[in-house]
Parts: sequence; C-alpha cells; structure tokens
Amino acid sequence: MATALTAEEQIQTLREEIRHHEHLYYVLDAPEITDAEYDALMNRLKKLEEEDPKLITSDSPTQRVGGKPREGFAKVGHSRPMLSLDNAYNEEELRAWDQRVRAGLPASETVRYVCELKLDGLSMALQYTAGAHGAAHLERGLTRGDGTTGEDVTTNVRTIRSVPLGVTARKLDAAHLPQSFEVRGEVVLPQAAFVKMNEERVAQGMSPAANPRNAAAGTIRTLEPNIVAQRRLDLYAYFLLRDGETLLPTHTQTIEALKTAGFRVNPHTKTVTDIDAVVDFIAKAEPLRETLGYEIDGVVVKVDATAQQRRLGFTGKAPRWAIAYKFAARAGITKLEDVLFQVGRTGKVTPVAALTPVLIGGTTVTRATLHNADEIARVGVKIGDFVQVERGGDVIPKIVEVVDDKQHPRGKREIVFPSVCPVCGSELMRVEGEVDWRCVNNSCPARVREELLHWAARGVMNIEGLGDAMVAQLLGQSISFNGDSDAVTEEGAPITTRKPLIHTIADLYRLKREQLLGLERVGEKTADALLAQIDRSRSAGLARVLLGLGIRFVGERTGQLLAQHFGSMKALREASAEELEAVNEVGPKVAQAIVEFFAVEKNLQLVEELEALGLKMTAEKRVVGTTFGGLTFVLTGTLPNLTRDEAKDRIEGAGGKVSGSVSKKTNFVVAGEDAGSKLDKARSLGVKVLDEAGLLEMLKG
Ligand SMILES: NC(=O)c1ccc[n+]([C@@H]2O[C@H](COP(=O)([O-])OP(=O)(O)OC[C@H]3O[C@@H](n4cnc5c(N)ncnc54)[C@H](O)[C@@H]3O)[C@@H](O)[C@H]2O)c1
Ligand SMILES: [Zn+2]
Repeated sequence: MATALTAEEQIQTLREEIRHHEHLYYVLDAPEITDAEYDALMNRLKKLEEEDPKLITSDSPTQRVGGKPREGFAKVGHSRPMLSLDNAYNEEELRAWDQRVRAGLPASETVRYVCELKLDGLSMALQYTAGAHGAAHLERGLTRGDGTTGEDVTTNVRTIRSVPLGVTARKLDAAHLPQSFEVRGEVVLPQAAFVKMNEERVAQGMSPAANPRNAAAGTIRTLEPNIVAQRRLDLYAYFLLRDGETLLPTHTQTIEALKTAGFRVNPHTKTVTDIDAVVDFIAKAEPLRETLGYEIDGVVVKVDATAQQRRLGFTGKAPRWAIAYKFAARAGITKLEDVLFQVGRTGKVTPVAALTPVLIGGTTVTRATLHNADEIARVGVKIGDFVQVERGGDVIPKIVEVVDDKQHPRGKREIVFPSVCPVCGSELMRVEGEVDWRCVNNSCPARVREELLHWAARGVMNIEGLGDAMVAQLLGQSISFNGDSDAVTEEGAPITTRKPLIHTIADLYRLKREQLLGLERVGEKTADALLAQIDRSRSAGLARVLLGLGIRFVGERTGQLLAQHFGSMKALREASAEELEAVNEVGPKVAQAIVEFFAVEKNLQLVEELEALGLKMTAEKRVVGTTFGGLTFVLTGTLPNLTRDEAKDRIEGAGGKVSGSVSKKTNFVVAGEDAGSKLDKARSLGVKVLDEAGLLEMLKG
C-alpha cells in the first residue's frame, strides 16, 4: 500500500485526508468516520512530523484548529483565539502532562487543577457590553470557526434559554464583573432533544444527524432562528475574559463568578491539589455518562491559577495549561440480523450490518459499518452472531468482534459479498492492491444519487431543497435506498416507480417547471424555489465546481488553490501532472487523481455539458507578483486581522515562499500575538521580525 511513498508524500496524503474529514465534520456537520479514526489519522501525522520537523508547515492540520466559518453568517475576529485542546488517552499520558506543567513552572510553586466534564458540543463566545442602568447586555454570539474568525450567530444564540440576554447591575456587582466582558462556553443538545429532532428529520425524509454534537452545530448555524428556538439547546459557561485576557486570578473564581452572574455552569466541577485527585475525578466521571442526559467525551483539566496559565502559554493550536482526557469508546453487545450492501458515490460497496436495536451510551444503534470484505473476513462474523459494537466518537458504530460464549451461540449464515452491484446489477470490480469492490457502471442509480447529493450539499454548490427526498423523486425512486444510515430498504435496492426526470448532474440545469410540478408534494412555491436555487448555483465558480465533481483528494482548499492557479477549467483540464504539482499543497497523489479524473470520457463530457449550460468555469487567476521574489517568510502567532491562510496567500501572491520553521535561510518572521518559539529562534538567528502592519506595508512594494 503506502510502502513506496516517502515520508513527505505520506504527510501530504494524510493532510489531504484529514482536511477532507475536517471539512465534513466542522463545515458540513456530517462526519464519515468516527472520532477515534480521525484521531488515529491525526496521531499518525503528528508522529511523521515529529520525526522530521522540517516537514511541518504552518497550515498542517496539526498546527491549527480545523473549523471554518460558514457562508451566510458575518465573519468576526475573536478577541483571543478559540483553541482546541491537547488530548490524553490514558493515565500515563495524563501524568506526563502534569510533569510538563510542573516543569514549566518554578519548583517553589504549587499547582492546583480544576477538573470539568468535557462537554461534547461546540464552543461559543458570548460578548457582553454595557447596557442601560449599569447592566450588561448580550451584544454578540460567535462560533469558534477556524479559531481566529468565527461566525456571528447572535440571533440564534439569543434563543438559548440558558444564555442570559442581559446581566443586571446588581448581579454584576455580586459577581465583581465589569459591564463589558466575554463568556465562553459549550453549546450542547440534550439527548432527548436529539432523539426527537432525528425522528422529525426522518419523518420529513431527511437523513438523521450523526450525533448530538453535529446536530447542535448544524442547529446553531441554520439561518432560521425559530428552528433553533424549538431545539432546546443549552449552554454551559467555562471561560470569562475581558479584552481577550482572563479576567480573574483563578479558574475556580471564574466558575463562581459565572454562576453568580446567572450563567449555567456545569455542576460536576472540582478544584484539586494534585494529579492523583484528577485521576480520581476521572474514574467517578466516566459512569456519569449514562445518566447526564447530554453527551460528554472526557474530562478537561485546567491549571487553576491564571498567572501560571500565562506563563505556560500556548502551542500552535492548544493551551499548554489544559488537557482533555478522552474516555474510551463505548460498546454494547447485540445480534447481527442481516448485512446490507450500500453503493457510494465512487461506486464503492460498503457492507452495513443491520442489528437488533441496542442502546449504547444513550443512543439506539441499529446499524454498524463492516467497512469491506476484508474486514468481514477479519472479524469472522456470520449472520445470527452476537457482536460487540463500538461507538467511537459516536458517529458510525462499528463491529469490533464476535461474542462467543454460553449465552451467545454462534450464527450460521455466511455473509456473501455480492459479485454484482446490488443496485444496478453490473459486475463489481476490485483494483489490484485495493480492498474495496466497486460498481464501475457510471450510470448506476445509486452512484448518481450520491453524486447529486454531494453536488447540492452545503459548502459545495449549496442548492437548498435538493436533499434526499427530492433527489429520490427526480431519479424516479419512491424512497431513498442508499447512503445515510437508516435509509436502506431491506432489499438494499431502489424502488423505481416513475420515469426519472434526470440522469446526471447536468440534467439538473435542464429541469423545467412543469416537470417539477408533476412530482408528489411539489407545489409552485417549492418548484420555483428549487429552480431559483439551481440557477443561482450556475455562478458558484470554478472552485466550487471542482469540489462538486468529487475528484479524489480535491477538497475545498485544494479546489480553491487550483482554481486560482489555473483560472479556468480549460487550463486545468489540459495541465500535466507536473504542472499540477507546481500548485502549492498539491502533491503527486492529488495531481495523479486529477489527471485520472479528466482521462475519463464521462467526466470530460459532464464538464463540457455543464459549461454549455452556463455554469461559470472560471476563477480570478492569481497573478503572482515579484515583490517578494526569492524571499522566505515564516508566520507565527495570531495576526490582528489576517488569518494564516490569508497572510500566506498574500505572501505567495507576491512571489514569496512561506515555510514552517525558522532557519538561517528565513528572510522574515511575521509575528502576531502569542508568538512562541519561532519568534525566539528568529531573534537568536538575527532574522528580521515583522508585524502584520509591516508585512502589509512591504506588500505595497
Ligand atoms: N470524525 C471526524 O471526522 C472528525 C473530524 C474532525 C474532528 N473530529 C473530532 O473533533 C475533536 C477535535 O476537535 P477540537 O479541536 O474541537 O478539539 P476537542 O473537541 O478535542 O477539544 C476542544 C474543545 O473542547 C470543548 N470543551 C468541552 N468541554 C470543555 C470545557 N469544560 N472546557 C474547555 N473546553 C471544553 C470546547 O468546545 C473546545 O473547543 C476530536 O474529538 C476529533 O476526534 C472528528
Ligand atoms: Zn451499480
């Protein structure tokens, strides 16, 4: 498999893969892999980078928070970055962190820790400013976004009952708070509300949300506040800042002050004096999981004293003064009733286990993935077996092993992997060296369905109203038969009832009003709205089209970089692998995938049809200037206005290079707030240091 790849290529591939999953997770709220699997990818990348630190770049997923502000909301910079947390997976790693903390502080000082539950939601910044009569009022609610810039979701946050819209002068006084301050906390969706929401979604023909965290993130970012209000979100507060600085001398006082001021704080919080007591807290916290009514995925431990926190500081994406202890995945035993076979966008056939419903950590599990034929062989599972099912990060449950004892007799029926596509009947193929079987029929209805859904998705072509149910109707299928968790029929096959209105993505742009009006439950309003949405998507531009085409490894950012570099579909299509690799962040794997994509006749034809149908196939080409020709820059810390990507784009746009580490060859280090060791190194090597203003000045040429 990866044997022939150099470390650098492996790193490239891993980064692309991780970015792809981060996009699904943070932007679309629809992860495809479990958190444990994502963490494993991340840890592999970390390890490779540690082995060869010169391969670390500032935009590696290990160096930055993975989110991204979504369109439709105003983007607002944070008063101080909203970071991620480093993880510990066992007691040993936790104790190692304790050692590092104490080594980072004078030996004479004692360290206290505050233990809190790690709420599995999304973090939110609430900004309060002076209101009437000496009170404070909620000015703004911001999501974490990419950590530097968040989305302004104030209207939605205002519907959360545990978020005070104002704090009276009396309460401010009691809590010793000024009139303007910032509270940070976690928005969570209680399990009961989650179950109800998914029932409604399924009833409306939509796919259920993967877990409460994704549901909460999706809810807070819908453009309809009345939907948010119905969902019963909660917010638990845990940070208190003023002008981007921690306000009070200890975290314990912060929690108390928040409580006094009327914020909801989590009752399961404890200040302790040593790491043994932390271990104790964790042991008691884990069983709480099943009774809380909301999801937690671990325990967060923070250094109590603000002065000590300041001294310990931050790494690229997380504070050194806090750690998240992650609980092990949850598991349960149930019976394997049957195996269904789903066909994905690329034709990949995935075996899905149909299980006797079982409650695992507050969620009813009825489906689990078996990944592929090799995995079935490895587990050695038969239909009728009892199996151990694991819910890592609570996304797609997975069968870990067969349970074989007195109470759990073995099943008898062999799982037969189909030799033909369960949907279209064409023969399945397996590329040598790959584990997956694929349906290679380009017009397989299952594949077309997945292609359409991907094309229409949020963050891709953003065609609202083109979800599961509508796509199924357009394809002439009475129900959705493929894809998301429970949407498979027992036969795993489509029920085609009508003549399809469309066969390809291009057909979407040929749809007529009368055709839509002929569909079930489609009135004039729905038809017109959908047509308007489809029409609007014509101008989405080259980067989106590239993303929508679903070329392997081409995620949002790569799509953007390619679009800017080539400026038109024509130029991109004609580029050789070598020319493609000249684009920043495009490695040999990505280049290869693009060349392969355009070598397929059907793909070329689709692109041409789309162009003829009026889709915008161009992007503003970035003309690379010469101002910074031959100069190498290193970025560190948080700049006041530009994000890392923006700064990098500007530098590269002027012909400069951005590198991840400081060396004698570095010409300039651009340093922002909380700049770390790179700044020290620059100083010791005598490399010139700029701030953002200095950089912008130089860019003027
Ligand atoms: N499955 C996937 O495809 C996929 C993709 C990307 C990320 N992920 C998952 O997302 C997580 C990584 O993302 P992350 O950067 O948000 O880090 P994180 O979830 O590990 O930790 C940081 C977050 O913890 C939260 N938090 C909860 N309780 C807290 C408390 N008491 N005090 C402070 N913070 C608290 C905050 O929201 C904070 O942003 C991992 O669990 C990872 O597995 C999964
Ligand atoms: Zn097929």
